[in-house]
Amino acid sequence: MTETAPTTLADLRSEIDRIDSTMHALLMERSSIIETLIAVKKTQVSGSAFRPGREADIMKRLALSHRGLLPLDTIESIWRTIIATFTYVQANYSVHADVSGGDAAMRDSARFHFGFTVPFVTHEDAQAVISAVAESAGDLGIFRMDLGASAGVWWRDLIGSDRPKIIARLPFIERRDHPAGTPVYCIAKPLADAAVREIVLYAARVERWSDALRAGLAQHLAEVSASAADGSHLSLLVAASGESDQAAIRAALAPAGLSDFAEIGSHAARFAFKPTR
Ligand SMILES: C=C(O[C@@H]1C=C(C(=O)O)C=C[C@H]1O)C(=O)O
Repeated sequence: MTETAPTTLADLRSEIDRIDSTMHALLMERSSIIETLIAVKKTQVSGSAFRPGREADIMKRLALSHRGLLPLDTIESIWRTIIATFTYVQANYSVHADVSGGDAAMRDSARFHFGFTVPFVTHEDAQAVISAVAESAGDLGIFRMDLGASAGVWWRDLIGSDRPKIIARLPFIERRDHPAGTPVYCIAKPLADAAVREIVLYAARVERWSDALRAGLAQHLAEVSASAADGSHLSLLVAASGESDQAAIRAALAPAGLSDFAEIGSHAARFAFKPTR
């Protein structure tokens, strides 16, 4: 009979040391391709290294293959820090946030999604965030989506081809009890060919609201993501499937007295995660 040696604490710790050294070496190896990546992506020309569609795909793949004792929260926050920091070293950027609705949720969201190396800059209102992003080389701005009408009609400042646009909706992985689950829209200067268009966002202004409008929008896989009074009108932030025809969405809003309609960004589709046991 062969006897197996008892596993000692020292043995287990040396196994942990081996795994840590491997993980560290792999991260350093991951970072060693950054310079080539900058050249291949022509980051210096565009000034921005963000590829939100690719980031969403990475997060989805991780969530789908995750098993074992370690909470998905931990994996998600580690990879968000890796990805955000790898983007930062390609082209430095800051994350600007409107904290008029409270600092804590925005800071949690920014730190969870961008880590601590990327600077976090607070502002008193949404306009200041949009101006800071518009004036920067490649910064990001984040907006809380769950404040309702009290947040005002910040999205109208994104209208115009040279204005910042929504490029992502965070968190990428949605689930109950997400540790940084505050839904936020992320803006950047237009990403041109790097934008992902699974969901396309529009700013619309109507004279009145009715439940029939909601049904009309739903027929074209569109919904109102935010709304607020805008003088005597109502301003809407409409989120529609990238497959939907823009003209059909306009037509669905026409009975409400649509006075203007403009695309203000796009992002990856939501990925709802249901844990399997
Ligand atoms: C590395 C890239 O740049 C950024 C960083 C990523 C990463 O670290 O995996 C992914 C997407 C980009 O936002 C890339 O475009 O692949």
